[in-house]
Amino acid sequence: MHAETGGFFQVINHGVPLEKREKIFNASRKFFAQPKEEKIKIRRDEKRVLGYYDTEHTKNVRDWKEVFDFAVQNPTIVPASYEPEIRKEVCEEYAKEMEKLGFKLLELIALSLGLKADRFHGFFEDQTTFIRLNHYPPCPVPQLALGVGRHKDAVALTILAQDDVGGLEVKSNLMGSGLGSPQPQILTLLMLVWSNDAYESVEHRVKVNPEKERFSVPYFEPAHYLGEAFGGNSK
Ligand SMILES: O=C(O)CCC(=O)C(=O)O
Ligand SMILES: [Fe+2]
Repeated sequence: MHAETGGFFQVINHGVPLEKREKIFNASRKFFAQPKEEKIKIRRDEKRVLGYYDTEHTKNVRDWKEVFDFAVQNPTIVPASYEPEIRKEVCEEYAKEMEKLGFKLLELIALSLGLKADRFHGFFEDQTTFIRLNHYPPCPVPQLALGVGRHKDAVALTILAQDDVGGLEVKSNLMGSGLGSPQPQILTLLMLVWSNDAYESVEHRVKVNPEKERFSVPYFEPAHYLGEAFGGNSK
């Protein structure tokens, strides 16, 4: 890993079994294929901060997608009635793999910054890590909409799995000065809000597709106190 990449990496040899990825993508397909009346039974509201919603906005523009969020620590949001669409074990298994990988990546990031491998241990014991199932339906007016408008993720680390439809564009030095599209089927790492500027949170957006629906599964790892690991200089 190198600082010049600006906080965006493609992670190969990540050790996440393909089967576990397939299971979470299949669960996502089944869940979103249900009628809206079913999905909104677990809609996000004031009381339920995780769950289903289809009204996400980026910079006041409605995104062309629907999502389902669940917590990594305890994905109890998946109610029994949602089996077999989204089984709790499938969520748990995938979450475990992401936690393991996130931990490994943080060690590598620490080493690459000249810090001890375990420097970030202890900054990620938070309960707020979550996984999002994204579904982008085909869009008949692709020139007028975006799946997600350009933004930076407000977390320390995002590990993204996507299907092979494509549409994600990342602004990164790796891609030249413009926007580039990471290869689907390879886990993509978008990071890092805090690291004394060595790795910067990268801007990205998702284009819609006129014919094909698209699925992606980001794992979001916040780290509220990570700034302290660098001497309190967070931003
Ligand atoms: O679907 C994608 O590839 C990226 C989604 C994204 O940027 C997000 O959920 O924050
Ligand atoms: Fe994002």
